[in-house]
Amino acid sequence: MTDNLPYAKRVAQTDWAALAGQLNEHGNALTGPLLSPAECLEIAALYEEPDRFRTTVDMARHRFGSGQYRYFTHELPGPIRELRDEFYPRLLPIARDWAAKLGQPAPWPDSLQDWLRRCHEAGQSRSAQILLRYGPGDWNALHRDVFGDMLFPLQVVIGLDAPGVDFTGGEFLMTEQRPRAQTRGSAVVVPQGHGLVFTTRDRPVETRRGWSNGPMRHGVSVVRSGLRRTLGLVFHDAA
Ligand SMILES: O=C(O)CCC(=O)C(=O)O
Ligand SMILES: [Fe+2]
Repeated sequence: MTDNLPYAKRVAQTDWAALAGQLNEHGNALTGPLLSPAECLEIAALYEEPDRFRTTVDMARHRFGSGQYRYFTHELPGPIRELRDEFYPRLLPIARDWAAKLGQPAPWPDSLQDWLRRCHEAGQSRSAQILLRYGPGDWNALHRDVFGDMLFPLQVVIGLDAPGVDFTGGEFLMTEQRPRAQTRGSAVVVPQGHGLVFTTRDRPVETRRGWSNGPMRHGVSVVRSGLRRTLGLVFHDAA
């Protein structure tokens, strides 16, 4: 069980070499368990504490799909802050490898705090960590969480409800545009308490001519029944 383990251990339990392999192949990859079901419900329940959030977004109003999410303030609850801190150094070598393959700059320092300071100096100073909730008929349109030039290329979503038990439908979706070919789609069922690491904007795709840029988008298929709640961790801040 995950319950009594420090967050560093929980994140370390994932086979990171295997995860990087999956990410390189599909642009997304599941972690092992990070939160117990009880911890998932505690985090999901924070949704009802308005002081923890800076904004609520009604997705239908913005034509982002249907459902609701809330952006945390910078005062992140302990478990969320710790998980994000533990993910960053694990994702960093993958981000740097991708940038090298694509011949792009890799502006990310070793420390998440230093990187966030740079985001803030560049005008991206608002927290981008979110709690989402989808009821029957809700969905999340295919999109990218890019808020400006300061971009970390990987992010994480953690499932807080149990698929097939608490809700049906609501698969995590990704599309990948391929050079001179039609778009490839993938769907992932995110287990309760597990994380899905995925591409924020684009990733290196191997072609006969070497590495090329594979633009990716993500979203969520229609929830058919029940309640699907998730926690979204992004490693750059919002404008
Ligand atoms: O609810 C989900 O699975 C995905 C939410 C999302 O768009 C995100 O975490 O960036
Ligand atoms: Fe997103």
